[in-house]
Amino acid sequence: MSSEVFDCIVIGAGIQGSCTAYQLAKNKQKTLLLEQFVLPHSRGSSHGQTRVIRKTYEEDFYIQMMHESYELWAQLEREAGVELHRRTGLLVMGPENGEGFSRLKATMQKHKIPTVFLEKQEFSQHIPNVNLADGNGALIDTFAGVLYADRALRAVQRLFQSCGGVIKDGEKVIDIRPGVEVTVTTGSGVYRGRSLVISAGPWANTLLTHTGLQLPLKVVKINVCYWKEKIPGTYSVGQSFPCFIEMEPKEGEYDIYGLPSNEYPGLMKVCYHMGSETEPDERDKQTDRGDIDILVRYVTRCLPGLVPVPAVVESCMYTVTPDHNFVLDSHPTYSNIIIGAGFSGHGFKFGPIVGKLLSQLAMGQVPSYDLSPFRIQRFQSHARSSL
Ligand SMILES: Cc1cc2nc3c(=O)[nH]c(=O)nc-3n(C[C@H](O)[C@H](O)[C@H](O)COP(=O)(O)OP(=O)(O)OC[C@H]3O[C@@H](n4cnc5c(N)ncnc54)[C@H](O)[C@@H]3O)c2cc1C
Ligand SMILES: O=C(O)[C@@H]1CCCCN1
Repeated sequence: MSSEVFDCIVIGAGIQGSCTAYQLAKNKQKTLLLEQFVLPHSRGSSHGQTRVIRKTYEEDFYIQMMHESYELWAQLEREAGVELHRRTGLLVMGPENGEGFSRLKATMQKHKIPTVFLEKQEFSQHIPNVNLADGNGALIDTFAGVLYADRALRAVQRLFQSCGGVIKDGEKVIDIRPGVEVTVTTGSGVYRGRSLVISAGPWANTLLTHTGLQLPLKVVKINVCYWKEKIPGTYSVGQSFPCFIEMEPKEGEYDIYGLPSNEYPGLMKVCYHMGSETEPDERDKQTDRGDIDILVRYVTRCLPGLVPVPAVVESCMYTVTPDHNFVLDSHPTYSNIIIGAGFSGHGFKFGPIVGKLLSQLAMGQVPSYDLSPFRIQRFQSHARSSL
């Protein structure tokens, strides 16, 4: 074991761990970022070229955090000298009188988020090649857009290293020993840190086992589907086609969402916002295609300009909490172990602000937002072991 002691060790170089490590290094903390796979990799939740960025949320706390997150993304773009974001707008469609859509409308108005409300008659003029279901309303968050995910991850990791941060990839953490100094063992080394951040995505519970804690997290495999445009360009960023979310496309179904064709010319990404449960290391053994069946029916019904058979299917994982809100908290027993987990398929856009909050917790500072929606305590009745 080296005699060196880090101020903080961060486990997991996905977007949350990388942003946290960068914030720590910027704050002059001697920081080690450990990653089990050789970087870059596509085995977790942060790979792929694109993610949606939006303020369109039903909850005030997410909107408030997104105000700052947009600013931090812009700052990262300046620091890294690369474009990480493209404004496309986000079209949200949902049952006009349904609870979710009504709440979303009200929150958008309350927070004065620039929003266009589309009447049924004008919908097809603004959004050709999409069929709005009967009884559905539509709105556009005009500031929303696409984040270039892979590029962003690389940029944050580079910035971290340029502040003196150390990344050790291809080093899987196999043991954690809590203490005033936390001891972390990987396949090839033993490290000590005054604090530890666990941001291990789908592997959160595997690592938390070493600390006597289990969270109610469900890991699901998402089939990331790309669909061929019948006429190339119909749904492209070039044609100003927006990202979209269809809320509750059928009763009891999860949202369906899409991003304009961009990374693979002529192919539009359209996915189902849920998948089937999987062990993170066994992702490719999960071959359920129930989500794809739902998507085929949706594309046929609502996106007539796409061939209703996926042309490309990639894989990604969500780590879902019972209320779909994140976990951003200190360990209930060991206050110098910080946990960022359960991003429930919507955490990428929050990366810079999550990084700031987890770094504040790791440095023993008061976090700059009220973290009560994200506390472990809320799971009391779900806990699989004592909290
Ligand atoms: C298909 C899909 C679409 C999405 N769309 C959006 C979107 O449009 N907008 C949005 O905001 N969000 C979206 N998300 C969610 C977002 O991508 C995730 O919330 C985010 O990437 C989670 O990041 P993470 O760092 O927590 O996890 P990960 O990226 O999984 O990172 C965890 C890292 O920890 C490492 N690790 C685990 N165990 C160990 C160990 N023992 N030792 C060392 N390293 C370890 C893993 O290898 C991994 O690299 C989407 C997710 C998916 C899958
Ligand atoms: O986080 C997001 O913005 C998207 C919305 C739709 C579901 C997947 N995630």
